[in-house]
Amino acid sequence: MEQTLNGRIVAAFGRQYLVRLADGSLLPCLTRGKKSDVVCGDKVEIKRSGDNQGVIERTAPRTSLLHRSDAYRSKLIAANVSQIIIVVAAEPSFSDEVVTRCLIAAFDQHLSVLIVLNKCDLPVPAAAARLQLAPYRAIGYHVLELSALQDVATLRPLLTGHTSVLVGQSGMGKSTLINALLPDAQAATREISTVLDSGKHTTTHAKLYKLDEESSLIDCPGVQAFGLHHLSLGEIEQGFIEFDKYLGQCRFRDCHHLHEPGCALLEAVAKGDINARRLELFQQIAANKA
Ligand SMILES: Nc1nc2c(ncn2[C@@H]2O[C@H](COP(=O)(O)OP(=O)(O)OP(=O)(O)O)[C@@H](O)[C@H]2O)c(=O)[nH]1
Ligand SMILES: [Zn+2]
Repeated sequence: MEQTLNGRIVAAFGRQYLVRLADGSLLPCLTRGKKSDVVCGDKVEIKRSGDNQGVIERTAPRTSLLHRSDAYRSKLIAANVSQIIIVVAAEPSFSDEVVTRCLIAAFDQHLSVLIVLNKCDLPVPAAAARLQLAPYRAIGYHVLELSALQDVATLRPLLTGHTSVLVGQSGMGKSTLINALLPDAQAATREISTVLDSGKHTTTHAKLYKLDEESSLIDCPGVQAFGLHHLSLGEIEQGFIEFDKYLGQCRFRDCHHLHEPGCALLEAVAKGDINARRLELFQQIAANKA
């Protein structure tokens, strides 16, 4: 009987998947039938079906699954991620709403979080960005300042043992960061494109790079709009980790924390215990989850 092999999905294009096998080789694989709920980061069992082709027989249970969704469709982003690294930069300016949406998704999937403030070689805009991130530091998030153009040594140890997904808006320096961490990244990307025979298309999809035996990095373009339609209002509330001790304390059980009397969150903002911008972001995201 033909042997099954273990591997991990490193890229996907349509129904074609690229699997890295235990020996490091890359094999294009298809799923059986119309099934296509496989995503970058998935751990799979495959069988060879031809010289340079395989079939995915099984997907291992996932430890986490990131998706984004609007009212109409849901899109898988990556599986088996243990850490999300949110890349923002001193310039151009970044959206704290996008950051917050990533944090909500991270909380929902029990992921470690690291916020990287890039381009700190630019002192004036870096100071402004640092200020914008202050509320996030204050509630316990780890913000690492660096310059991807100069040195990424402080980031390296924080990747060990993790499958980290890098997310960030365009222009934050995500590619520069990946190239600094993985000098072979461009070659690896070319190899993925060649094997999948999809040319530049793969660049719009997530890609998994291996850092060492226990650590991987997933580059995941296009999370400008991190739709959270698949999460309930309660799950979104919980993603604002500093709201925790106030939840359930409002006068009305179905309080929307907008202008209801006896709202524990509004009171906490008035007292300065919760940052006003954070409550505003909650109201914004709750009103428009997608
Ligand atoms: N000053 C400075 N510029 C940087 C740094 N990192 C990246 N840049 C510049 O910022 C610009 C955007 O960097 P990219 O790495 O292409 O950004 P990206 O996030 O991958 O953007 P997309 O490709 O649009 O997704 C480039 O001109 C980089 O040279 C840094 O640490 N300091
Ligand atoms: Zn309330």
